[in-house]
Amino acid sequence: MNDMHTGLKHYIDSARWFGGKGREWTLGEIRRVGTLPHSTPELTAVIELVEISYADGDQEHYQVPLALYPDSQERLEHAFIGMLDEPGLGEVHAYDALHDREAMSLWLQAFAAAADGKVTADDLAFHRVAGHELDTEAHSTLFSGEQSNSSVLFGEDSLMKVFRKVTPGVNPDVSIHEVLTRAGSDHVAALYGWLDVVDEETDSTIQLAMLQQFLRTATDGWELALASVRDLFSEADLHAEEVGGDFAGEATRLGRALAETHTTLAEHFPVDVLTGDDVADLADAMRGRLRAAIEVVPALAEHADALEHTYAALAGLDELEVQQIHGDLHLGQTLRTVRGWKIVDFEGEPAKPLAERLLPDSPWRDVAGMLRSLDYAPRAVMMTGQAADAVHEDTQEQLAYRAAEWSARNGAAFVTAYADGELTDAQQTLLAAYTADKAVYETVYEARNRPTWVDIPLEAISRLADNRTETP
Ligand SMILES: Nc1ncnc2c1ncn2[C@@H]1O[C@H](COP(=O)(O)OP(=O)(O)O)[C@@H](O)[C@H]1O
Ligand SMILES: O=P(O)(O)O[C@H]1O[C@H](CO)[C@@H](O[C@H]2O[C@H](CO)[C@@H](O)[C@H](O)[C@H]2O)[C@H](O)[C@H]1O
Repeated sequence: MNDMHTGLKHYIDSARWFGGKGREWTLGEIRRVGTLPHSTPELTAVIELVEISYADGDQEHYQVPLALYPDSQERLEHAFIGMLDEPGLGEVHAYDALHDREAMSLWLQAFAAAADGKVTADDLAFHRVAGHELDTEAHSTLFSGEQSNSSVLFGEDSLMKVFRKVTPGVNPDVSIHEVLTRAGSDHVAALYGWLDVVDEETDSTIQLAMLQQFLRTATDGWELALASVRDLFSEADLHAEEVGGDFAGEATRLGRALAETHTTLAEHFPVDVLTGDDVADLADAMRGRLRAAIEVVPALAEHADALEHTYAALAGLDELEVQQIHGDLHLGQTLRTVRGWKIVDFEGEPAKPLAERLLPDSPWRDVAGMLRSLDYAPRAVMMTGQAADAVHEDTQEQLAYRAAEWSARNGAAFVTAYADGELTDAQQTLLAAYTADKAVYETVYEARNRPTWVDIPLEAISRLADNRTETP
């Protein structure tokens, strides 16, 4: 039978949330950061932080909540990690606690006990935001999506996101949800609470999990957009506004929802105005990302001059406003509910350090992210062959025409609603630069994750470049 160390190594390596796959790594210290209140010798729920050391010297910490049982639990066989010698209990069977309803019930009870304040156990602190009474009888179900964190649903009442890769400091997902919830925003799932621990080693707080409103009627924005594209492609001789499933109304509502969210964020987080060298630095950072991307995707090089014009126009702006934004916005981060659009996952770009993700940035980065997503949707349908049975004799050329039309129609609806009218010249410059920057990032993302999709952002960059050469 597996000892804990071997078991954990194997478990982490095969976990969807582990971001170190393909790199050489060793498992270092396994540190107990807390035991859940009301644990008993029959079931002890604990939280471990495990240290991962990579061959190149990088280190990361991952959270692994465990359910410890004196006897083997047949119902949890799929979540077995290893045997552990537990002081006072002897040899116990350790399971991934997120798969275990009994252990998850202890987590939920701890949040409930915090009422509208805070309850502590060891160094763990469960915090609650006033305004919602938790359904403590609710059974837990682990979400099975493609996620970098793990989410557990409690009945139809609340959803708990357990952060897997953890770093000391404030997680923007918690802090932004807290601010937007207290401000009464209509465009996020309300925050019910969060769990953190004071890390003795660094004497700083590590945020471990957040509990939020479960949006029962939600449909993923990306799936909704794909369905609209499929409707259009099934009648490829008709225009987008003539077929069922037109997305323009949704794109308009999404634009308004983002504008309102930015306004609320600007009211509660610092706003700054960048001028001179600071604006030039932004453009330089984009140039740097382009240079790095060309190393990975050499086909980008032929568009470098055109992109340089776009970045130079950004550098020429007198000033630009920065504030707290989402930072990683695309249709997959939006949910359409019966009460309108909600935006999820305010964690920012996972690759960036936490402190950097809380820095003010231009809201046009979010607008560009969504615009890129509206460009992706029809091309993804074509790429994955989802249009195949619908189109029969329609040529790829016809579909490509319809794809461009869908993106242009919905992109325009979204941006016009966001800006509440036509864009100023400065706004157009900002949007062009951030859209180019995002598309450059996407070429690298696709080359590394879905190489057959790399043409989607490459073609977009080529179109951006053509537009630049056509404009005097
Ligand atoms: N409050 C919610 N209610 C219902 N579903 C949600 C909620 N929040 C997120 N989801 C679903 O869970 C998925 C993953 O959530 P997300 O916050 O993006 O997690 P991760 O940080 O792991 O990417 C989302 O794409 C969405 O479909
Ligand atoms: O969801 P994440 O925050 O992990 O974002 C990464 O993965 C996204 C894909 O899931 C990727 O988004 C790109 O593909 C989407 C379609 O699958 C499209 O809607 C986005 O516009 C496009 O950027 C994202 O870039 C990456 O950071």
